[in-house]
Formats: sequence, structure tokens, C-alpha cells
Amino acid sequence: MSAPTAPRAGATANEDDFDLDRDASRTVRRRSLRLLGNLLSPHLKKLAIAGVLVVISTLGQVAGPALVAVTIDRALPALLERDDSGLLTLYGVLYAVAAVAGGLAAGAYIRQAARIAQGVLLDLRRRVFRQTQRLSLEFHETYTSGRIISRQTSDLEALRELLDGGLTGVISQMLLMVFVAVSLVILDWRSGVVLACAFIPAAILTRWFQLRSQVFYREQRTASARLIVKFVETMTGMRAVQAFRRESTTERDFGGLSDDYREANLKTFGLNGRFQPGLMLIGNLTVTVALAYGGWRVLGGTMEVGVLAAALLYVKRFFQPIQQIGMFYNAFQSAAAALEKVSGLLAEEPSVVEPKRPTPLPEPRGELHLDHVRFQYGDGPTVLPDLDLHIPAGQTIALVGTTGAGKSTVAKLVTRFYDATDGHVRLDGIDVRDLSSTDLRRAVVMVTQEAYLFSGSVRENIALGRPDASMAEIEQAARAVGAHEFIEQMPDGYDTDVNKRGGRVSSGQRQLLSFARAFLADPAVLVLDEATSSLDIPGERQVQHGLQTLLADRTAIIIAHRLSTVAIADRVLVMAHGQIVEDGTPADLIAGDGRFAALHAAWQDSLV
Ligand SMILES: Nc1ncnc2c1ncn2[C@@H]1O[C@H](COP(=O)(O)OP(=O)(O)OP(=O)(O)O)[C@@H](O)[C@H]1O
Repeated sequence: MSAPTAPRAGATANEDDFDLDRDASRTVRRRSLRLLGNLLSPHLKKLAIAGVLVVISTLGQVAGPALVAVTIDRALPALLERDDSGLLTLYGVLYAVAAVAGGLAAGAYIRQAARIAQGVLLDLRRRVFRQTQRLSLEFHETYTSGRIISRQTSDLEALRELLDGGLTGVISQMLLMVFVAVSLVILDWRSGVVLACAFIPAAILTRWFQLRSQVFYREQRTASARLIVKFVETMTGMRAVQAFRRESTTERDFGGLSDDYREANLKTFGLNGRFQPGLMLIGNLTVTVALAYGGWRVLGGTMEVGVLAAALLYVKRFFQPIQQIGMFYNAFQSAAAALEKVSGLLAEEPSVVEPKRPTPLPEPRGELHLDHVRFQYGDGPTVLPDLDLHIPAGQTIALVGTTGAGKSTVAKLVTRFYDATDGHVRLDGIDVRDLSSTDLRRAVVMVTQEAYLFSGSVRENIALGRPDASMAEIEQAARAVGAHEFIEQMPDGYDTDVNKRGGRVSSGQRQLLSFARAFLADPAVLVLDEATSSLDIPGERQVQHGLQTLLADRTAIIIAHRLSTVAIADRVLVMAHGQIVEDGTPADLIAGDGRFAALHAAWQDSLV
């Protein structure tokens, strides 16, 4: 099946751009914040408790220097001058109470915050998984599995790192900064002015860091996602890579992407290397100025020593969190960039929408009508210009034609992986857009080329066709399509794990298993994308036999690659450029002088 990727539209469209314009950046940020709000909303009560706890623990921390000030300026003179130790004892006890209460509250806050963080992560992980299953095939064909893996792994990991490690600390540190500044102003507003002056260059430096690192972190996330995409692509296509000796090329490509990732990481570290020392310098200079100015005022008798000591402690404390926040900023930026991507994925809407009021179809007969269907992928070229095709219930159709003629597209429309751009696809007279997905999936089953087997036993794999089927029904389905014999010969029969040694099946056997699965599902319409891979002749015969049993009494559309399959069809449709150019029974077409007759003649010649 040829499927070039069209440019993506929707919420993930600008995912690879790391330098977004102002509007796009704002939209993305709003979307992330909305998601965050949405994720936090079930935890409001826990958040409120965490808020109270963090305030108590911060109050405990800022009380320290203030108590030092009153101890030096009030309690010590009282002890030295009047031999009164009452105040000293009182402040000592208060200091101990503040320390213990602050410590206990901090511990409880960390546990509470961890509970919220884990809840949020669990919710997000589930949402991403549910969304990837909900989105239509159209999305998956362009978004690629590598990207999804990167959302579910490295992006969620970045969020986990932030929530687990940094965020709790950052919140309490920021609160500490506010409390420290307020306490300093109350204690001695002049020292507060010194701090305010220092805050200006610190804020400018932080803003500069913020703006630059936003771009760098987006770049880093994109580089990491590209690396994962390449890795997944190479691993899933390992057969092709080795068959075509592409190892050195893929290695070179992967090396290039790894190098981009390293560069992106280095850039963020370089930025940090300037931000951190810059802040440290501002902090130390401020302490120096506060000390010089305070010392001068103490000498002049306008400031008490205890107040100076406390003011210096506050100034120093004010800058400690900034440095920590700077460090956490890495994790924060990474997580923010990750959240942007995850929120983009979650904001995607499936292109195939479930009807609001579905028309019930309890007993489908399997009559199909493609009523003047026009179709194009996204805003690409028209693939089917005007297809009008009526298939009576119970008829087996073989679709043949050149590659890219639109055969698989017809299959995707009938199974409603895509919706027609114009016109209607009707099943038993009902537009497939009006059927619930449950009814449609029950009525129309697609057996794909790759005949995918899920991890688990043979029995479980067949039962996917109808999960409530009994063992006897599963066995009956396997017998019907001719799969029972080889299943019996497997080490544990129907309980053999398909991924374990001995459970490995050949491609023909794999097809028979997928036939059994479809037989068990017993749909009114079967769409079969026939494997192009040539099977050995006995294998092929077995598969043909299984296929015939499967097709009996139901409508079937087979995208046929083998002329032996075409022979068992009631009707053959030859497609070219999205149109049906020949339509008739196999015998009629062979007898004629059209494309199919020529194709058939060439095939017969090849057999001689
Ligand atoms: N997901 C897609 N996005 C954009 N274009 C697509 C997509 N899938 C198929 N096409 C295009 O639609 C046209 C019909 O493709 P389709 O897969 O239906 O052909 P086909 O007859 O099944 O070919 P084949 O026998 O090679 O599988 C082709 O030109 C193809 O490039």
C-alpha cells in the first residue's frame, strides 16, 4: 500500500517548530495551561491542604532571622544588663517551635504534593493512551508511531521529573522569597530598598534566560523526538534495513540526529552557565552593599546590630531560592515544552466522528453502495473522482488494478477509516456516517495484509474476533478456515504464546489465524487486503481454501494480488486512476480483450 505522508493539520501541525511566532506561542501556552488546570481540577482539595502546609513551613523558616534579631537586640541586653533570662528562654522556645512546626509542615507538604503529582501523571498517561486509540487512521498515517512513543515516554518522563523533583521545591522557594522580602521590609525598610534595587538586574537576567531557554528547550524536545522517531522507524523496519544493506546510511542519519540532540543539550547548558553565576554575583554584591550600608548605620546609631544580622540573613536567603529556581528552570522548561506537545496531541480531534444519534443496524445484510463518492487525502489530489459502485449483499468482489489506482482507498472508505470527501458510502441503505462504530465494526471487518498478531496465546488472538466466544466456537472457527491442524501441532496447542519460541508462525499460518479471527467475528461485510508476499504452493492452497470458507455467504471486497484469488470472486472490478474501467465476472473479463484479459494471459504464460 503506497501511503505518502501529507502535511499535518490540526493541533500538532506546528509541533516541530521551536521558534513559534507570538500568536502561535500564546495559543500553545494557553492550551498547555488549560490542560494543566484540567488535570489539577480533581485535586483542588489536596492542593488547598498542600497550600496551607507550605505556608506554615515557610513561616517557620522566615521566623528564624526575626527571632535572631529580637534575641540579639532585646533578650541579650536583658540578660546582660538585668540578669533577666525570661526573654531569652521565650525566644529560644519560639525558635524551636518554629523550626519543628516548619519541618513537620514541610514533610507533610512534600508527601501531599507527591500524591497530587502522581495522580496527575497517571491521569495524563491514560489520557494520552486513550487519545492515541481514539484518533483516526488519518492522524496515525501522518503522525507516525515514533512521535506517539516519544509523547508517551520522553515527554511524560520530563513532566514526571518536574513534578517529582523540582516543582514542590520551586513553589516553596518562591513563597519563601515573597515572605523573606515582606519580613525584611517590616524589619527594616531601608534594607528592603537595597534588595529591591538588586531585584531589578536579577529579574532582567531571569527574563533573558527565560526567553532564550524557551527556544532552546523546544529545540531540545524536538531533537529528542526526532531521535526516537528515527530509532523506532529503523527498528520496526529492521528487515528492510538489513535486506537493502541500509545499516551504514541509517547509522549515519541516526548519528546526525544524535549530534543535533547533543548540540541542543549543550546550548541549554551554556545558557545555564551564564545564568547561574550571574545570579550568584548579584546576590553576593547585594549582601556586600547591605552589610556596608547597615554597618554604616549601626555606627551612626540608626540601626541595631540584631536588625543588621537579621537583614543580612534575609538578603542571603532571598537569593538562595533564585539559584535553586534557576536550576529547576531546566526541568521546568523541559516539562513545559513536553506539556505543549502532549496538549497538542490531546487537542487533536478524530477526523472520523461518531454520530450523535446513530441509526441502529441490528442485523446487517451487507449490501454496499458507494454513491458518487469523491475522495482526496487531506488537501491532496483527488484519488477517487466519482466512484459509483453497487455491491449486492453476499457478493464477492475482487478489486484489481495498477498500484496507486485507489483500491486500498476504497477499502478504507468502506471500513470508515476515512470519510468520503463528497458523496455517500451506504451499508444496507444507511450512510456509514450514521452508524455507531460498534455496529459498523460488527458489520464490516477488515483483514489486513500484515495479519497482526497481538502478544498472547493463539486462542486469545482468534478470540479478538468475538471476545465472548467459547473455546468450542474458537476451535470451530479455526477448523473452518483450516487452521486447526497446525495449531494442534504447536507446543501448547491453542494456549501457545505466539511470541514465544515454538509459537512463531509462518506468514501463511498467520493469515489463517487472522481468517479464523474474522470467521469468528462473522461480519456481513469482509474487506480483505490480500498479502502480496508469495506463499509456497501448498501453503497458498491452504490459504485459498481457508479464504473460500471465510467468504461463503457474505459480502466481500478483496484487494486481490493473486489471480487464483480473483478466480473465486463473483465479480471483478479493474481500477485505474480512481475509476472502475472494467466490471464483470472473471470468465467474462478473461474472454474479453480488456486489461484483465491481458493480465490473465500474461499470468498463464508465466505458469508455463
Ligand atoms: N494516507 C495517504 N495520504 C495521502 N495520499 C495517499 C494516502 N494513501 C494513499 N494515498 C494516495 O492515494 C492514491 C491511491 O492509493 P491506494 O493506496 O488506494 O492505491 P492502491 O490501488 O491500493 O495501490 P497498491 O496496489 O499499491 O496498494 C495513491 O496515489 C496514493 O499515493
